[in-house]
Amino acid sequence: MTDQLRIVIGSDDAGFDYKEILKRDLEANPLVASVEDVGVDASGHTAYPKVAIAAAELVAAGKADRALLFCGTGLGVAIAANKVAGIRAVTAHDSFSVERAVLSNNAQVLTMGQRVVGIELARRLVREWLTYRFDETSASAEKVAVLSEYETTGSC
Ligand SMILES: O=C(CO)[C@H](O)COP(=O)(O)O
Repeated sequence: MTDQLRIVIGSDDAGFDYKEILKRDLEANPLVASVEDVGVDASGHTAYPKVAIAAAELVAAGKADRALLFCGTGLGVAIAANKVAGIRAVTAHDSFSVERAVLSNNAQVLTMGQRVVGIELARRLVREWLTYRFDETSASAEKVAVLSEYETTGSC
């Protein structure tokens, strides 16, 4: 079986409903080892950067393998997560992009917009996302390494 993943999940108030649904899906998925919810809760009005950065910091620290984040569009949480060193966060609402986010970009963070994508498509895309693993020996790995080089040295 493919290795299980430790997932951190989060949203702002605009993505809360999808977060709750996807959290239940993840908890029932055999490819998932654990699910950590960084908020918001039902009464939450935390600005999207706060939850996105909290989730991304857990991934960057090695305490989670991936993060799944929701806001209205998926865009704000991606921008915020990408502020954390070492994080590659992408917004994707189609099957091919979700696949390439992992296999080409080694993105650890997937974001979606509750106001953009239907819930059943979102659920299907997350199920697919869980099956992909980045191949460190692939041709894509040296391209991803350029990102890390820029982050650590300031040039590439
Ligand atoms: O989608 C969002 C940020 O990208 C967020 O859920 C809503 O942000 P707002 O349009 O600034 O209220």
